[in-house]
Amino acid sequence: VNRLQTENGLSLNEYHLLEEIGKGSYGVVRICHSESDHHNYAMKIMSKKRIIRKAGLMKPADRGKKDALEGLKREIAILKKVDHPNVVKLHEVLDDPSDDNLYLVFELIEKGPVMEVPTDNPLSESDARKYFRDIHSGIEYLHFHRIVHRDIKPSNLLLCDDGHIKIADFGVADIFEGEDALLSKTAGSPAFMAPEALQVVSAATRDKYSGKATDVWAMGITLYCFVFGKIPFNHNNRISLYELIKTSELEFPEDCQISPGLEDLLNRMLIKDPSNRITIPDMKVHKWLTK
Ligand SMILES: COc1ccc(C(=O)/C=C\Nc2cc(OC)c(C(=O)O)cc2Cl)cc1
Repeated sequence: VNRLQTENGLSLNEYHLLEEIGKGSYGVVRICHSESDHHNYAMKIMSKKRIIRKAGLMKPADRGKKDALEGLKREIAILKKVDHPNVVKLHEVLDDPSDDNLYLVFELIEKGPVMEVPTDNPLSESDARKYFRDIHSGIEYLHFHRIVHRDIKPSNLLLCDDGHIKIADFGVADIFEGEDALLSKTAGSPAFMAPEALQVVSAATRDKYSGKATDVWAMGITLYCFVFGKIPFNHNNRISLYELIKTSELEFPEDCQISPGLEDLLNRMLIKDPSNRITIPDMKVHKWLTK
């Protein structure tokens, strides 16, 4: 990777870095312009040291099993493998051993995250349905290819100029063997975590739970955010948030009427017991999605 710092900014190989458009625990995302094809891309910049340090904070068991850079290599392997209209496309990886940063160059999804949460301007039911169909199609594809995303939420759902959604951020995704991922440690964003992932278990009887069903739960929380502009279970204290997710009834705001079909779908996606929760195949024939 040849870095060039000039008075009009930083260039990496043929990419000229422009403004920051995303930020998270992973690092930052900046728009970059390619001098070779004159297209703009989204460049995700991650510090290898920080990733290793973050892993260092993990429980020894996890650190042994998945060393951090292994996790990064897994994310890149997943990104190189996936090819679907509703999944973000990796264009190039720039990894310079002498540079602490790792650069993932993605196609630029022009409009960015589909919505901010909380918001006073939630989506209409028809927009929510249009976007949810894309999410369902992307997740169906990932599950078919034995990938669970594990961090579905509005900020990871990017909106293209053509009005379609692409799923991004495979930072905590997992590839599984066989029929379903059998997960034990939690991942993703607290407010979108499924109840079964929050069971307090002793180290000995660590119950494993289905990865596919946790993606369905997070899709349910996301759809709730789409139409109500806020998350259904909320608390500033994380332990209290977990109790709410595990025990409190799903409630719909009085002032925001939704159709019976949507209410039914939300109720089925947010069933606390994963064995009773609606599945990705069942959703395909749900009346709200086939309208
Ligand atoms: C206002 O206009 C905007 C246009 C595009 C963006 C944007 O792209 C943001 C994040 N992007 C990404 C993040 C990812 O992870 C966290 C991954 C991944 O690792 O899969 C891929 C992408 Cl692209 C933001 C604002």
